[in-house]
Amino acid sequence: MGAILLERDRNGIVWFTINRQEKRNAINYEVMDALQETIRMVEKSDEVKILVITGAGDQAFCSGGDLSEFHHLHAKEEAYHMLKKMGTILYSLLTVSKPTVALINGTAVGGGCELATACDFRYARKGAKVGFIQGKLGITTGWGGATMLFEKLPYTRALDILLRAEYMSVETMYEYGWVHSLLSGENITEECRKLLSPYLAQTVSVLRAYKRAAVEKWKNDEFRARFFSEITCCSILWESEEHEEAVRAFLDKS
Ligand SMILES: CC[C@H](C(=O)O)C(=O)SCCNC(=O)CCNC(=O)[C@H](O)C(C)(C)COP(=O)(O)OP(=O)(O)OC[C@H]1O[C@@H](n2cnc3c(N)ncnc32)[C@H](O)[C@@H]1OP(=O)(O)O
Repeated sequence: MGAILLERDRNGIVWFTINRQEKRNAINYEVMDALQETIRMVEKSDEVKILVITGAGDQAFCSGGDLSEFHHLHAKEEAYHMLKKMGTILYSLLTVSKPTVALINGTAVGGGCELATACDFRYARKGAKVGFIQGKLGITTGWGGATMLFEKLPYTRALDILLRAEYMSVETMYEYGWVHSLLSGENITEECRKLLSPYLAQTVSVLRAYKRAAVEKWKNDEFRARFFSEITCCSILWESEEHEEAVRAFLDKS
């Protein structure tokens, strides 16, 4: 089975599922390339109305970067190449001219939280956990997550989430305004469909026009400079002993 599953339903929803349960849906280069391709298709299509991104299984939405693949990146230049690749993809997700949803089916960690933050809406299964835990690894968000968080949440909420670098419940993240709907979990796909049905009643042109208006403020050099300087900062911290040690500890336990 491939690293992703892609389904286009008759209502105009594209469902992108990270299909790497054995690694808690960690993101590797194969997932990155597939996500980039899907965002391009969604942008160009006159039939697609909404993009939903989720994870396979019920344990994890996404566990962030694939540490078994990325642990061999040591120098900041090597790290920057990978971080910039995924950062550029998340920037295109942030600014795609169709509504996007992160359907958080389970734990979201590190870059998995950044992926979800790049989406317009976050619907989460009750009881799931969210961890912007990069700080605990001696790095900061490396795919633009902090810049997007400061755009989408009140300043102190965003700073609190990043500084504590802890797992937080989706219920708390709902109070913080990061999660928009808490799902019972019986059938989260159907619950997601129901939440999206009012949007699906509009034409593609209307959805595209409103999304273009919404993201115009992020299509400028000043925002992009902030977004990519965050990535540079992460690449510098990537070389730290704390980060090397944290990754080693994780891989040794596996
Ligand atoms: C690249 C930078 C990026 C950024 O911020 O820009 C980041 O994402 S940094 C953060 C990277 N992610 C992590 O540190 C999360 C690591 N994973 C975990 O903490 C846990 O696996 C968790 C909480 C996601 C799930 O815990 P659970 O107990 O349910 O599962 P296991 O830990 O036993 O893991 C099962 C299996 O999956 C492998 N795994 C999980 N996460 C990753 C990962 N991110 N990369 C590679 N492999 C991962 C884990 O090694 C286990 O494999 P096994 O062979 O069965 O031992």
